Amino acid sequence: MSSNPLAPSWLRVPADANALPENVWSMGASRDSSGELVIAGVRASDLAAEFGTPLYVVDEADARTRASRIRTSFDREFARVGSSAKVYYAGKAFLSTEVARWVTEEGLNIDVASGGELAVALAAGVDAARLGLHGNNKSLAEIDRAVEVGVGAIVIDSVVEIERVAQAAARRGVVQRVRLRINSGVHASTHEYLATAREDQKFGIPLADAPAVVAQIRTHPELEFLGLHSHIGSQIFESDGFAEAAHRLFDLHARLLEGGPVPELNLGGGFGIAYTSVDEPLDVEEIAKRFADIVAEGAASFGVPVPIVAIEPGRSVIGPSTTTLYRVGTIKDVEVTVPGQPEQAEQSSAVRKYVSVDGGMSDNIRPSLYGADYSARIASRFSSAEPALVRVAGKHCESGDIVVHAEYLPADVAPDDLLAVPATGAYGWAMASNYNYLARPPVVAVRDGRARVIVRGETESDLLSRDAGIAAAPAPNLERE
Ligand SMILES: Cc1ncc(COP(=O)(O)O)c(C=O)c1O
Ligand SMILES: N[C@@H](CCCC[NH3+])C(=O)O
Repeated sequence: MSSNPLAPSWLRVPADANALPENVWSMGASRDSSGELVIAGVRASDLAAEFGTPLYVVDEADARTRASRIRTSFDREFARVGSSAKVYYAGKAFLSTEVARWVTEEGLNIDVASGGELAVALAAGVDAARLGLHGNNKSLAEIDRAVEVGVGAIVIDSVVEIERVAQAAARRGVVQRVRLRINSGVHASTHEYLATAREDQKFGIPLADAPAVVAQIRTHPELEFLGLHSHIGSQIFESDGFAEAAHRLFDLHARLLEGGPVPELNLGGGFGIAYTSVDEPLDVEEIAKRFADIVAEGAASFGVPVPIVAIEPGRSVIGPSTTTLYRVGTIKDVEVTVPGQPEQAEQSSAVRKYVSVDGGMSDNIRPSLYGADYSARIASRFSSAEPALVRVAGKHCESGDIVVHAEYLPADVAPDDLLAVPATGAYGWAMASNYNYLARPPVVAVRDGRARVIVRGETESDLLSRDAGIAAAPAPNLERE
């Protein structure tokens, strides 16, 4: 079959529109003998029947395996260069008490970016010494609580925070470990909104100001300076940006060693994952090897010891583990004009099939916010129909409410089919909203043929419960179907 002229140039017509490319789907995803999608031994139709749709399905073994592979790869590679590594899971990608337990059991620490994320990690029973606190505008209450519970490190993001953290520590009579976030000015090759180290943005301290800021930190006996922090962005496929940031930081790191200890260097997170079959992220073992080489070479070139390196991956731990299940509601074949090519005088038209599902930008804002690409498959059955170009749309009152911009699905995709969108574990549920008063879907973990809710879905009562104008007697609860 030839490609639809409306398809983006990167999208290929699949040989089999039922296939589950290994780079995109969670490790436990396969099709059973009837052709239905099964994740960690649980059939998609059983999940939809028990928990409804939309539904986030997390393959627990996949998340745990990725967490432990990152840790063991970094441990091995940094031992090779005579140092060690600390891996923090970036909880902003998706945090629940269950996930906090999985990652800490696999040997990771957790990076939290707000008092709310801190509360979840503490509720999970995570030792506060294994937590790091981020944020460009932490409230006094957040700082105070972090110091009170004994958070392992607070990442100072602006000068004014030095006094705030020092005072909180002084009030409690403790010494608080801190890092200093640097804006290295490195332009990571990713979406503009995902890059966090360009000069013109809100995070961190410019490199040039850092020596004076660290000197100020060092004047406070209540603060212990652990080292510099850099996070250049997210969904990054190349290691060049990390190398450049590390190089810029090393120069400073080496100079700071003249004024006192600088035991650690935090290079942040941001490792990319595959959302579609054409995405080719670096393997974690390769990332660990390159990081160790970059840091060892940096240390050698400045004649300083190899520091302990901290990293903060979120997406690459949890992203690929999760599949969102939707139910198809309506389908429309829309005839679209294809702009004429220079050599073709005439315009032509082609059909784009709009497949609308029962969720959308409220459970995954990334396609609308970043233009992020995803892929999809019919989950409830195998189909031998020819592939057709589809756009999976949500049900919101917004034309930009797209779930998958472009994908080839079997042309007989029909209302009531279950549709599965893989790689939705990072920044899906975490950035979900109640737009149009849609209830946020539940999150279910699957493992060894069993499914259990790890975050319950919202009900209509939840949606109405905060409206102060609703009388004490609750409205009838038209729960999710
Ligand atoms: C400071 C910091 N650390 C870690 C992360 C995690 O990034 P990712 O989920 O891309 O690994 C982020 C998000 O971009 C971040 O802002
Ligand atoms: N939320 C973003 C990444 C930024 C995350 C934190 N700095 C995403 O969905 O890709």
